[in-house]
Amino acid sequence: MTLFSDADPLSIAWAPPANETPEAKADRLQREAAAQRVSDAIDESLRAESAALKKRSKVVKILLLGQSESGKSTLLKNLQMTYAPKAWDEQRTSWRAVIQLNLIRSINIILDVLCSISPPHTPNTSSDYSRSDDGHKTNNPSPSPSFRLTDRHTLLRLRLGPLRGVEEDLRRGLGVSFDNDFADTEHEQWATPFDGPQPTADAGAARVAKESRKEGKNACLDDATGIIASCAEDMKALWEDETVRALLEDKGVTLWQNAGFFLDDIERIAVAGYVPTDSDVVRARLRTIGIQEHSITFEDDNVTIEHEEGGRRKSKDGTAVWSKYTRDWVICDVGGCRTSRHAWLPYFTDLTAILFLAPVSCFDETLSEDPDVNRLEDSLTLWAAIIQSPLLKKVMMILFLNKCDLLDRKLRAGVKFRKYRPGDPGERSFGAVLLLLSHMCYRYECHSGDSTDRIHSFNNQLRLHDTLRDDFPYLIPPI
Ligand SMILES: Nc1nc2c(ncn2[C@@H]2O[C@H](COP(=O)(O)OP(=O)(O)OP(=O)(O)O)[C@@H](O)[C@H]2O)c(=O)[nH]1
Ligand SMILES: [Mg+2]
Repeated sequence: MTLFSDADPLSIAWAPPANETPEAKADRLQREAAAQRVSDAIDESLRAESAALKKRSKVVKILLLGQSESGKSTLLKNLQMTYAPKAWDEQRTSWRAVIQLNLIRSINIILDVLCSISPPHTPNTSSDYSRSDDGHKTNNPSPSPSFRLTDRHTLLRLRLGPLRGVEEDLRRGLGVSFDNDFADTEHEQWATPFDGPQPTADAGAARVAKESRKEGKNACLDDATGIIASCAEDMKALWEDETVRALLEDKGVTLWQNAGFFLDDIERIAVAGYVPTDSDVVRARLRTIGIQEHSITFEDDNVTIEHEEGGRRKSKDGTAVWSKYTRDWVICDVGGCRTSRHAWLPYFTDLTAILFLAPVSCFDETLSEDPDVNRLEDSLTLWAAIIQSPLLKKVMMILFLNKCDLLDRKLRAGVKFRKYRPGDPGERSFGAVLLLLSHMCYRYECHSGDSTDRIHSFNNQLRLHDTLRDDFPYLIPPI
């Protein structure tokens, strides 16, 4: 059989010259073999790409949304802890530096307050200390009785001085900024800047930030741990000092309300061999920069199945859910401050569900990035925009009304909800505030004109772990 047919014009064009020498033939065959190898490699990579694409199309893709400090990353940690405990265990120690930074930050805030008064007491009208790490201000009046600082306070201040340097080192190592994190003037500071066409999100920047965090963390961790351990007693003495506590109260500095509050755990955390517990990691605060993708593969037997009825079953609260779930999830965690929201838009495609976090305790707080905007109002505006967006019409929406524990604590401490909602007829209890907020979100749900299957809401953080384990994965139709 001849390889090149006389009748086929292509064969004629490709045929080797009739007078091809043996050397030329060997050279040609060699080149053809090399070309074949390249072609095989391309075929192989196309096959792998297509397999990956096929696998990816079987992945549940979730987008976590909500304002800054709404608890998106915290929910992500809870999901990782519940569904992929082995993978979670492996990253536990990497949170140590973040927790140390959270602790040192609180101590340095107290030192700032001490520095702001020089004995005898000079009244200070600034309430700049009533901030979380992100600077959410609470509206706290500041009466000014006189405070007498003693030599002991001066000594504590001096001995804790090195912690300023430790904070800087940890921040640098973790890639956490020093100044105002919201100083992005390029983008509009609206609640929903993703309504119009926007530039593509810089996911690469997020990756670079993540990498540099990892490297820097390793470099400065040991030094920081040593200094922190040597300051443990002084930190405890400072935090437990009655004058200091009274001074903080006078300045409206409610540190327990701040994200990443670890001052009650100094003895346990400020030691050389400190290993974070699950609860420490969940409470740790590290602002999300850009958009970060996390893959979770459910490890066996971490989700329970009960009450199967055909393809659907009932969850404990009576909702109809699916009897199977998809094991591979990709969860995108976003930065929630207003200047970051323009970057969300490109992630609105190919989504299975949006988990929206609305912190209910922030009714008396304003946004750090815009002190004229109430945080609760901002959350509701954002939820309304998300739920009514035509782009997200087919995406399942899961609303978490969270920080319920903080709401309860705040109301018990005497902060009046009504003060921030002048139209309200009377003071509301914890349950009544939650109900009101659920109704407000439900109103938007009704306006969006969707079937109830598209929208689900949770508001009981106390049984979050049970909800995640027993019901949550089954809400999403199996892929
Ligand atoms: N008390 C309490 N604290 C919570 C709750 N949810 C989250 N937090 C804390 O709130 C702080 C902020 O939570 P994050 O999850 O970092 O907030 P985020 O929405 O990811 O914020 P950005 O990354 O800035 O967009 C953390 O210190 C959490 O531990 C809750 O239900 N109760
Ligand atoms: Mg976050």
